[in-house]
Amino acid sequence: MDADTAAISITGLKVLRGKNLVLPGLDLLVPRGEVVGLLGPSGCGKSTLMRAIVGTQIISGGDVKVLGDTAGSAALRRRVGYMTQEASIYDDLPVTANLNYFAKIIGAPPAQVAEIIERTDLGSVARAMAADLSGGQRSRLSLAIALLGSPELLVLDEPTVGLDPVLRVALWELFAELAAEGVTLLVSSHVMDEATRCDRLILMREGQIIAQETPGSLLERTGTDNAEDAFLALIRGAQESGTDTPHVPKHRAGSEEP
Ligand SMILES: Nc1ncnc2c1ncn2[C@@H]1O[C@H](COP(=O)(O)OP(=O)(O)OP(=O)(O)O)[C@@H](O)[C@H]1O
Repeated sequence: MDADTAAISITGLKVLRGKNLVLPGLDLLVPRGEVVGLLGPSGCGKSTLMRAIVGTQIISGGDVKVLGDTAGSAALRRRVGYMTQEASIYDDLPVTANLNYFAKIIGAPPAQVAEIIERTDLGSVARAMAADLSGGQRSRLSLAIALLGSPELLVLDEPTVGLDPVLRVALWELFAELAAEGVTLLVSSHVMDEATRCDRLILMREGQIIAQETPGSLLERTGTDNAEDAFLALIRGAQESGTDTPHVPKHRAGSEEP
């Protein structure tokens, strides 16, 4: 896998927000067609990294390539779907009208709206005003909007937050289904137990990537049985060896690609 065939290829990414150097020089290679979990504590830089990938973040240095093009370029507009933490929907429109509106803007086929409503389990509230939806329904509407136009890369910022366990499982099943169809999903979460649902994990801490590998490899390498303990083991290991941030080989994810 190289920068042209990868879903996301980042070298030396630096991002300054206010006076904070939030990402001090990050490298990342994400293969296509997988569910990739971006995990790490609140404030470690997950949303900032996602914004850089979709091209809405001003960067101070480095190179961010998405599906072979520079992040944010016009050619990527329809190929990348982005779901932000704050639902970007019109409260004064019903669910179907929200989707029809966004479908028109991005040029998605109108028939796709009904299919996506079904897929995101919004059928029972299709005629409800967005303002009257529950938190979980709002986030599913946001996801539905991101799915319009069948993007090849979906960047989803904490899509499962506030969902009950049944809905969370249903959503992870949908992500796996989409990946089986060839879509790449980058899904952030600060809930470590969602790690086992991913094909690949990116663990972040303080703007640095401290691990990029499959869940199985992470647990085996750290001798733990869950992602939270693995995360703590990596940090403890780094502190004991005197390197504050654990060293991971550059582009480790790529080296595991068959
Ligand atoms: N506009 C801003 N100005 C200055 N600092 C900012 C700004 N926005 C975010 N930050 C800082 O950047 C860091 C990374 O924030 P970011 O939102 O990327 O983290 P996160 O990992 O997504 O957190 P969460 O899981 O809580 O969403 C945080 O320390 C935050 O305080």
